[in-house]
Amino acid sequence: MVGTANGSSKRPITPVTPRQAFSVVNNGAQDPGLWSGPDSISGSGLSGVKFTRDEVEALLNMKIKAKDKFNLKEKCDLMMEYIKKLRLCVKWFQDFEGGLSLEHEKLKMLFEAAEKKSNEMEMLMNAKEEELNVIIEELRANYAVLQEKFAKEESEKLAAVETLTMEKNARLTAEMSQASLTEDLEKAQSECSSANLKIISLNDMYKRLQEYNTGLQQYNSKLQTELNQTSETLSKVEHEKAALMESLSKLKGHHETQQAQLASTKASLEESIQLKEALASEVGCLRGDLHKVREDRDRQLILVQDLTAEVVQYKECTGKSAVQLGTLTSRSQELEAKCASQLDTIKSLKERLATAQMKLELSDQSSIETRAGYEEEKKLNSELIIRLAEAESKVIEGEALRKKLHNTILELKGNIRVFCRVRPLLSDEGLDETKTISFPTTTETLGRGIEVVQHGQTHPFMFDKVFTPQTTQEEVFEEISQLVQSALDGYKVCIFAYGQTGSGKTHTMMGTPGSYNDKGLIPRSLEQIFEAREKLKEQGWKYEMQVSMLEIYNETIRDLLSSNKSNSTESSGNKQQYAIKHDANGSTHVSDLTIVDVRSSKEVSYLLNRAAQSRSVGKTQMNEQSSRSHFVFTLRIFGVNETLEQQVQGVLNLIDLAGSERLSKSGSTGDRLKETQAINRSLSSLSDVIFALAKKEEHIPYRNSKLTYLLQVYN
Ligand SMILES: Nc1ncnc2c1ncn2[C@@H]1O[C@H](COP(=O)(O)OP(=O)(O)OP(=O)(O)O)[C@@H](O)[C@H]1O
Repeated sequence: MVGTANGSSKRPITPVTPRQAFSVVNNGAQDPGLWSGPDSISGSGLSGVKFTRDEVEALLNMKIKAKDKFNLKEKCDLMMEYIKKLRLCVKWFQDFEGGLSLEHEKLKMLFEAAEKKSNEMEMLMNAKEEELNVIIEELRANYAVLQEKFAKEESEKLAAVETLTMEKNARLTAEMSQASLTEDLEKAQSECSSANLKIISLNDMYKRLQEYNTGLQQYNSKLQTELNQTSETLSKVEHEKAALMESLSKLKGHHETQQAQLASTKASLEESIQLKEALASEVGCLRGDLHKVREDRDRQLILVQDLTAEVVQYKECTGKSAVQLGTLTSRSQELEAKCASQLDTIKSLKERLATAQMKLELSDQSSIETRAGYEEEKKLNSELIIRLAEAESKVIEGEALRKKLHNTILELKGNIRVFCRVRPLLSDEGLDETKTISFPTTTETLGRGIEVVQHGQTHPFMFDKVFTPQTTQEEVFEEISQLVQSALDGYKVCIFAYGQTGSGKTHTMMGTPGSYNDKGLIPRSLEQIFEAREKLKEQGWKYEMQVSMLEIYNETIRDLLSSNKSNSTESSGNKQQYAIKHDANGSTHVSDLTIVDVRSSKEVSYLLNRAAQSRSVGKTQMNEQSSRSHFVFTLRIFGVNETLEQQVQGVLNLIDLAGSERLSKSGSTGDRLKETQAINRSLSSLSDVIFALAKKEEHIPYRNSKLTYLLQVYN
């Protein structure tokens, strides 16, 4: 039995069965609760015996006490027991030590491997360090650049702070002006509320218009079929007219040759008459000569007879001297010779007379023939004149029919038509037009529809015709050239270019100066009018043309052809200047406006240039951009046909409207705000008038703006 050192408790020391390992021996390198020493004690016969620390300590501290102090045997046995246990323990320690040295070897190897690994790691770390050093260098360089930037930013910041203070000041002044603007705003708000009311009524009107529009579309399709029929008739009439014109020109040619023949026949007749008269006078002379010669001969014969009688008397009488006789004989011979020569003369004169008479007869005959030919020609000529008159009246009838059909077609197409022209993107515009605008190709919309994409939404629009960015100036003019022809036929035509600033109004109306292909509608219209005037001259039409050009800026008229540069109702201070007046015939006049008579398109081009210069002068005086005013070009056409006793009065108005802008978008203030408001008001009045005309309303609000009042005649 073994007791505890203090002997307080007694516990038998028995060989220990395998159990939880000794925790302290490995000095905490392992789990302190576990002993990983040798599993068995070889040769002890107690293999697998393990000691805990407490047990070892208890074993070492154990004091052997025998019950009987003097029982040495018991003591010896206990000692033996104790020694046995100690041996077991020593053996266990030895085994444990061997295990430990094995472990030590293993650990040494592990340590070497770990050292090797750590060396490699160190090398790697060195390499990494070098890399990091490079990165650090770079970072340092970056840091320097950043510092530089920072300094720059700092200075910029200072400048920005300065600007900010300036802006603050500006803001203060803006706030002051805002106060005054607030007043304006209140006024505008009251206007806005009335405008809202107007919008409501407009919306109402819009709905009604839509209904009206569907009705119109149905009516339009009906008209379209009628139009096609009328177009066919027109083309037939055109053909007939062309054939008539051809036969007319042939007849004219024939008539001219006949006239030439007649003239030559007349000339030859006159020549024959003159010849006849000359011959007659020659015959008269010859007859006179013959008569004289005969009288002379008779006198000579009487003289010869007298002389012969005298000679006989002398012979019979006593006979006078031979000399006297000789003289008498010679005289008698002389007289006989003279007589014979006179007989010869008489003979030749007779011959000449006979030939003259023959000639006279021949001339009489040819004169009779010529007269007959002349009469025939005259007859033919009068027939031709009748046919010509018939053909001309047919041409005139054809022309009247053409006019009627042409204007019926235009009326069928609609008295008010709206075309849309999309201009190409300019070089400095970075948009992709195919993404914002497309041209639908369904049967209904082809050539008439357009779709605009805004904020992802597609808005479709329909017009009478849509011109794509590729459409040329010539193609646009082709579409409106018929309207220009109507002005020559005595109609009142008005063509507006409407759109926002920069949308291409001036390009369409005026074109590029000096470029043949880029000529706009105004120069092309004038060329067509002057060409047509030349053609109509052949039908007896005489035309007179008058041109005037004005601009309306802030409801003020400016004469663009006036030699007085500062001309306007405002600047002149005279309210009567440039007052719009309508006379009883429905014509419009503007008092004191310069009106110029023109005879060729060149003259009009010159005037257009003058007007352009006047506009640029006005640009600096009144508005910065010409697009802030409406430009009105007016051509008055007076046509007279005396043969037909007809006259026409047409007007062609070509208008480049001021650019339309939204107040909210324009961001205008002060004068520019007033200007934009004036433009918007007049454009809205124009649309009111057009709507009222389209709806055939009784009251058309022409008086709401200068522009509509100026164009009032077009109802
Ligand atoms: N169909 C087109 N083809 C080529 N260029 C065009 C076309 N339409 C317009 N442009 C160009 O676009 C620009 C603006 O056109 P324009 O001056 O005619 O616009 P606008 O509507 O009259 O402007 P504003 O209202 O300011 O007077 C010009 O440089 C013009 O040459």
